[in-house]
Amino acid sequence: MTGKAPDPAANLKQQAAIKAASLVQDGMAVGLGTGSTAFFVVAELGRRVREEGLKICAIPTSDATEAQAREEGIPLTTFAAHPELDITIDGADEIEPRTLNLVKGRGGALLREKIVASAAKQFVIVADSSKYVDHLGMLCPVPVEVIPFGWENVAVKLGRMGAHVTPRKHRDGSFYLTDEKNLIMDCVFGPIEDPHKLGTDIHSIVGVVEHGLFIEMATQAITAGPEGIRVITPTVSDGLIATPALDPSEPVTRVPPVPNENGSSKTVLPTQPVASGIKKQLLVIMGVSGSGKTTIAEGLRNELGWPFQEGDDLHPAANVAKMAASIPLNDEDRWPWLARCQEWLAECNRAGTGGILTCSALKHSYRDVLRKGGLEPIFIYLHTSEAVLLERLKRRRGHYMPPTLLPSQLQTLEAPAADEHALSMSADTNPAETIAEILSYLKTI
Ligand SMILES: O=C(CO)[C@H](O)[C@H](O)COP(=O)(O)O
Repeated sequence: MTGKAPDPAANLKQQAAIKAASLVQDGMAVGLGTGSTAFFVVAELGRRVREEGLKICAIPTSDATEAQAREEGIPLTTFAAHPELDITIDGADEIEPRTLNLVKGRGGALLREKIVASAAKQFVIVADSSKYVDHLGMLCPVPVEVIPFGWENVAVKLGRMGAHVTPRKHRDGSFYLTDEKNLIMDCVFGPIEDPHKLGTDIHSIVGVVEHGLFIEMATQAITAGPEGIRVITPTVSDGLIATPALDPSEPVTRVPPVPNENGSSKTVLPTQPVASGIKKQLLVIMGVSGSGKTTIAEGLRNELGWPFQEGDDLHPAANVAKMAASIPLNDEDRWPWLARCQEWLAECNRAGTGGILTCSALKHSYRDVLRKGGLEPIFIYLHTSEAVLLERLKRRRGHYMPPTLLPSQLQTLEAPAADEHALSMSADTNPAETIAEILSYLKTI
């Protein structure tokens, strides 16, 4: 039990994974991806090996996947025995549906993932449909794997390319290390116009091992969303998209082709799940620690498909260290963090994508920072009793915020005033009901 909030998209990920695993046939050498969606692929392949006698061998993309594959009883192989693979199935952090260009590597396995993907005849992506973006870089940073020696210089050079660079760290402040013992620089570029050029530029920096832009590599994407399972294949001939079913006998949601200006047929794919009648907005899910902000925000992200940012991940390292040491943050600590949160909202506002931010936003003056630049976020204020919050925080694992900081948070808290655009919600209700209520409210504005 990790104490992590349940993944509301888990069911969708599993549906896509099972569909993709059905592509694997006897005798194939299979690349196994990494992440919560690839996890379901490995589980399904394990089931097929055990129950159907499927005969495959596999190369995993991470130590974690290797351990899972061994547990599942999937025979492993090496590149010495299989320099080429038949198929690799892996997840993605962002998918551009027009091209199937991807951002990968939030799980830190991008180097092996790219090697294994590039060795395969078919590279199939599995995801829930929240991963679609108009442009790469909209939802996630591009991870860049870097040799530890001299990483600071590499970070400067990435910064000069226009990235906001954050070395990936654990909650305790220590550097995250990949399976290859390298560092990861998470680079926020914003929407990327020319991912191919950016990838080439990043590669030209000495000390860079690999980056998370997977350009013209995926041969197919299988995604699941409220609209059903979708199969996407890019066609190289005219840059258009086809959505053939993998198995024509099985029902697969197809997106209807519509004629473009030239009269030819172009498939129009909604890049986000459609929540009809809801205007794109900036949402700040606020409340003290333990009020369930992440669960609600992730649920909304899955329904609306808007970019999502965990406000806690924008704290400067010094703030994280203070909180982990049970020292309450003061206003001076919070201003730079709130400024980063506001920047993120402003970027979503400029891009017109809508945006969902979790941020405690405890005081009126803090919320004023988030409203700077004429932004008009809607605050969804989650509240419950101190006893419930304490109980939740005690059960929570893997987060730097100790329960001892709750009283100071409650003392600081100023519930949104009548003149603020806020929706007050009980955090005791079932999250699915809360999400449904928020969606109903959004339809009215
Ligand atoms: O690139 C990856 C790991 O390095 C993952 O495939 C990517 O992060 C998607 O993960 P998930 O399926 O958990 O959303």
